[in-house]
Amino acid sequence: MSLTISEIFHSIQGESSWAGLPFVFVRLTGCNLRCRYCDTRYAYDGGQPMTVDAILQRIAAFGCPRVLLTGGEPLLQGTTPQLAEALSDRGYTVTVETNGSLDIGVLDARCHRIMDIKCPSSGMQHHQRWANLDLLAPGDEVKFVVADRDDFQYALDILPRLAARQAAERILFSPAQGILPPRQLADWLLATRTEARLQLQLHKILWPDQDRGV
Ligand SMILES: C[S@@+](CC[C@H](N)C(=O)[O-])C[C@H]1O[C@@H](n2cnc3c(N)ncnc32)[C@H](O)[C@@H]1O
Ligand SMILES: Nc1nc2[nH]cc(C(=O)O)c2c(=O)[nH]1
Ligand code: SF4
Ligand SMILES: [Mg+2]
Repeated sequence: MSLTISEIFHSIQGESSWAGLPFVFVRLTGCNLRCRYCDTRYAYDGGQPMTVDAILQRIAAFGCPRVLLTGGEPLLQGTTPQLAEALSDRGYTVTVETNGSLDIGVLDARCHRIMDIKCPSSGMQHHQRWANLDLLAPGDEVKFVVADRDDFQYALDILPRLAARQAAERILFSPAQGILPPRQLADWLLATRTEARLQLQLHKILWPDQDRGV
């Protein structure tokens, strides 16, 4: 069983409630969506086939107990759940960034799923698989990337559907990088008394001149 891999690297987690911790990043090739603001277009195609065993070996070499499976869209490849399970079996903390359009139930219950709800400015809002909301567990996170006030209002309107399941610290609002000034989103969150976490992309602050491998 193999997967098509765009890159594997060691860095500081820049997103989610795990931000700031060292992680190994496994970026899978291919995505079924095309968000207007996507910062990872290089992962849409290309990459190298790797077996699960070869990926496990590469990850082990970094000596880091946390792994993020991302992409592209990690759930597009049928072997991703197997990789997540193999990592969990070996004691890794496994997190998965997913775009919300595919069934998150295929992942091992030990995984922490970080699921986007795509807002209108992404152009991809109609791809949302709403049944995923019923699958969310307390260790999962939901994320809105916000590019303008319409996106912010769209996210606010969805919040009541999450409140019963997701604690505020696991509901993420992230400004679309280079489009919405982070301070604008901070002001909106405070003014509306929104119970959620503002999330900035730490790796873009740390390495502004590098667009991959960090
Ligand atoms: C590159 S995606 C890969 C995983 C999956 N395809 C998804 O969209 O969740 C990882 C995260 O980066 C976010 N992202 C992509 N481009 C961004 C940008 N310009 N500003 C802020 N976040 C961005 C996505 O919304 C997603 O939460
Ligand atoms: N440092 C770092 N943290 C990240 N968290 C999520 C990422 C992603 O591209 O999914 C990412 C990334 O690309 N780099
Ligand atoms: S779903 Fe993720 S990888 Fe795919 S286009 Fe959107 S942000 Fe980029
Ligand atoms: Mg990224």
